[in-house]
Amino acid sequence: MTKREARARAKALRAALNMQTTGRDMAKALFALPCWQKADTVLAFASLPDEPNTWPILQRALADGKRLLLPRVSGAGRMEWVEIPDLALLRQGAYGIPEPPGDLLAVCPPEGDRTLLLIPCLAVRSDGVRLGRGGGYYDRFLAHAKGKRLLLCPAALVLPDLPADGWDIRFSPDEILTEKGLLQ
Ligand SMILES: Nc1nc2c(c(=O)[nH]1)N(C=O)[C@@H](CNc1ccc(C(=O)N[C@@H](CCC(=O)O)C(=O)O)cc1)CN2
Ligand SMILES: Nc1ncnc2c1ncn2[C@@H]1O[C@H](COP(=O)(O)OP(=O)(O)OP(=O)(O)O)[C@@H](O)[C@H]1O
Repeated sequence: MTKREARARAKALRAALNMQTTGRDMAKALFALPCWQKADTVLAFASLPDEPNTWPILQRALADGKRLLLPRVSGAGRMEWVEIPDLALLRQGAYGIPEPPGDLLAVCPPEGDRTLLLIPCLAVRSDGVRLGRGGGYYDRFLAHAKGKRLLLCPAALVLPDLPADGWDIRFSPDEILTEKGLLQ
């Protein structure tokens, strides 16, 4: 199976899911984790319609007084991070994703065990290899990023058979969060 075929298969499976419910349950599972509770900075993403709805997570991060950083596409395969104090500031950006506006400066995400990285995917292989949308954005970013990482993936998209390349980032079972909780 090529990555192109795998993405098409993942998208077909996702179309059958309710991303509102999945996102709500995932948020509930996330809020119970020690890594969420101790995080003072959260690098998250504003969900697309075919991703678990992350708005409950974004809102809760701000309500809890955490620093919320969201990505802004800055070039081919590259993104930068911008601190967002209010979700009403977001504007439609690349790929139709709500993004920080251009007048907010990019920041260097703090490194440390109180920084939590929430990462999107299309699917994940059972052994932890991530399948993304194909821009290489997170592969590049995660190659040097530091902090506690959590891959947000609906349970129905943890698949036994997916293609992988050498640069793809791997996640351990305790770094994969589904709506049912951590894989392990
Ligand atoms: N919510 C969210 N934000 C994110 C990502 C993501 O996966 N999800 N990204 C993670 O990288 C970055 C943006 N990368 C993206 C890459 C491709 C597409 C996309 O819609 N691709 C089309 C196919 C385009 C094509 O084939 O040319 C698609 O999936 O239908 C979206 C975001 C940064 N922000
Ligand atoms: N660490 C890296 N450094 C430089 N280029 C990279 C790196 N990782 C991936 N790439 C390039 O990015 C392109 C897309 O990779 P891939 O198809 O694995 O994206 P993806 O992980 O599914 O997407 P995304 O991370 O945006 O969700 C590939 O052509 C690859 O050469």
